Amino acid sequence: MSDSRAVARAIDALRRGWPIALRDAHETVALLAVETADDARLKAFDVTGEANILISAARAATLKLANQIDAAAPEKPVIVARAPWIDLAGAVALADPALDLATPLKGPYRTLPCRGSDAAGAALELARLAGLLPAFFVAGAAPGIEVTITPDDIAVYDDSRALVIAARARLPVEVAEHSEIVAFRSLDQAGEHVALIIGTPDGTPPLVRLHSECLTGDVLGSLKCDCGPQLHGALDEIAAQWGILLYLRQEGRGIGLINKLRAYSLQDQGFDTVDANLRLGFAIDARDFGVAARMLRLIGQERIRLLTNNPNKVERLQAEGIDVLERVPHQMAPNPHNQGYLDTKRDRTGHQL
Ligand SMILES: Nc1nc2c(ncn2[C@@H]2O[C@H](COP(=O)(O)OP(=O)(O)OP(=O)(O)O)[C@@H](O)[C@H]2O)c(=O)[nH]1
Ligand SMILES: [Zn+2]
Repeated sequence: MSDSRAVARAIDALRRGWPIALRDAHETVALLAVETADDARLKAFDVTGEANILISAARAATLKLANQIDAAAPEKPVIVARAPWIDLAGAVALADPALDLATPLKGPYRTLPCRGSDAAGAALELARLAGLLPAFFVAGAAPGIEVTITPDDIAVYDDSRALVIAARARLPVEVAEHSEIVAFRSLDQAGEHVALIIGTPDGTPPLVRLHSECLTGDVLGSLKCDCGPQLHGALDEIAAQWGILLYLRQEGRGIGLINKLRAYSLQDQGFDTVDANLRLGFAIDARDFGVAARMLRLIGQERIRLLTNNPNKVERLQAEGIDVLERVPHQMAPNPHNQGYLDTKRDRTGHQL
């Protein structure tokens, strides 16, 4: 039986800087998130100063620590052995790329075999769900732990089928007076996804846009990305026929607002959007498009035309059982601030631009 309540409590604990335990088939390990640790919490967690540090494969590759142990499994998370000189600041430097360029990393580091790679991967996934840097102090046991979870709990939590329509109402909007908003509640996740059904369904397959939340672009008019113009362009284009805009609360391609802003700060140092995510230790795109498929199913529209430049979105929706009849391009005019971002999408993430 998976326990989503325990996962919710674990996310809460990690954000508050409290330790949790993760139990897999082989062992139970205690975890403390590096980002929310402070000296007192670390000392309470790790009295002897021997807790090791778990980081993701992507972060380890950035630090040139990958493959020291297991060249055959480059995706495996990496455990960095604690040395007496690795204090909290040293662990933060391992976890957080913000200062990579400003302060050369100390070293040498020694990596250890990561036995339960399922558990380690699950721990890093939990960090993403909590919106934290994917890095933990790891110990065999620690005092004061109130939550124990398993990798299965986390896998099921992130892929929750428990999505319901919570409310729907008429919502006249600028582009179409006849529109309806549908709000979804996931029993497991805090973000409330919404669908805006624009215009009147006429039996033809709807034009659909999956829009991922971008506070900076959608609300503040950021010029760094194309999200704002894409959002408003999609509303206009859908309103010219009829269709659905899914507004998905997957900020920063699923890594959360704070981690996205960390990625922006790395971009200020010259890294592109892909390398910034990898340096932070995340996947290039951590979004879950399964939830979009379930939303479409709940509103009874499983044959769609999709407004996107991203063939990966088409593939991932098809894999979730949605029939994508056509990909409709959705290109916006570039500006001097987002030209590089768009070039990177074309060159590195397969966008058709
Ligand atoms: N991590 C990260 N997320 C970003 C960055 N810039 C924009 N985003 C997020 O990216 C999401 C929008 O995705 P895009 O890659 O623009 O577009 P797409 O959805 O993959 O493809 P299209 O359908 O063609 O627009 C939003 O959640 C933004 O918050 C960035 O530099 N780093
Ligand atoms: Zn954006």
